[in-house]
Amino acid sequence: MSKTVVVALGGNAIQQVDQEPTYENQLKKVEKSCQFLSQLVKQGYRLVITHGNGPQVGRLLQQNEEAQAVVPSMPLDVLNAQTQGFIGYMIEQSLLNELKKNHLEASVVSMITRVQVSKEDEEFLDPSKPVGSFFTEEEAKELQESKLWDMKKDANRGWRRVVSSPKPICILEAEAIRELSENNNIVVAGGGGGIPVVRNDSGIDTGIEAVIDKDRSGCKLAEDIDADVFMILTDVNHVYVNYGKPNEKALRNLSIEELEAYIKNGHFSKGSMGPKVEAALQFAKTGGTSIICALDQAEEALQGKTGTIVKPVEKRVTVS
Ligand SMILES: Nc1ncnc2c1ncn2[C@@H]1O[C@H](COP(=O)(O)OP(=O)(O)O)[C@@H](O)[C@H]1O
Ligand SMILES: NC(=O)OP(=O)(O)O
Repeated sequence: MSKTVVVALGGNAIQQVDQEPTYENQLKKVEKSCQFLSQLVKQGYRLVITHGNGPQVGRLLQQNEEAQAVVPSMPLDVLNAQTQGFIGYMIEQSLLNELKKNHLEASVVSMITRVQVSKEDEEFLDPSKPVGSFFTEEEAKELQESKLWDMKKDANRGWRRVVSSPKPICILEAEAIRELSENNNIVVAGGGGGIPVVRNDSGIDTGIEAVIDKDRSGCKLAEDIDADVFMILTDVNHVYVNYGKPNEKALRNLSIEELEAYIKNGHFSKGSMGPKVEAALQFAKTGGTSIICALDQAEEALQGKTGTIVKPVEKRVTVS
């Protein structure tokens, strides 16, 4: 049977950092990304695609705030839904067009996906998820004062606005996503980490303002649908230890224990590689294979030829 691969597309697959974030530029980037994804379809993998929304949801939030004197603004959970819609649309159409060019028959479906979180999550007290554009330290201070934005330094790349990012507890549409995938649909799901909702004691769900990390919810999705591989596609081909230093070393094949030791020794920064390695570790612990690599190397990484690959000791036993 075909292997099911949950692919998490990073911001770099949707938007080039050095380009203006117009719709046309983002679409061009997504079209390029879909050329690589179509190669995986050609190889016979079942794909479930998830994607980030940090830059997009931050800008949408700003648009809403700037225009609220004339048009009512929408809460952040609704803005997450909007980004799932527009990014899902770009991926769905670009991938279908690419598959057609390659004479491949497939159906692509985007699923509006809600993800349960806890309103007690400590992230609501200390937001850490960077969204929107990058700013200098001076600009960040000015925005903090004038617009009351929470601003934090994002690794070595500048300052960004931060919002709360609670941990995903449960992907509420997981069963529907699994069924669509088992019925040979390529599914785009859990975009932007999913729409965060909280459930009360009577089982009633309500949206809550936050942005979930897409690597964390991608891992949960891969777990919930029993995927064989969880693949995080970004702009570096390996995870490195001593990243950016003269003694940096690419990690290729490693065990759960080895990765755990590197995480413990603080090799991975919080706003970028940290959530990816933690999600990769978590999925490998459930018995699946995790891969972190560059988007253009996805096909080779699935063949074990490149990328950072974390393998479990024992395969997962599925109870039917
Ligand atoms: N230890 C590390 N190994 C590899 N890349 C790292 C490491 N630490 C930080 N990075 C940075 O993480 C970036 C990928 O994270 P990010 O930009 O958040 O990804 P995406 O937007 O694709 O999800 C890389 O471009 C790299 O600069
Ligand atoms: N929601 C999310 O994690 O988006 P990015 O990957 O774009 O930051």
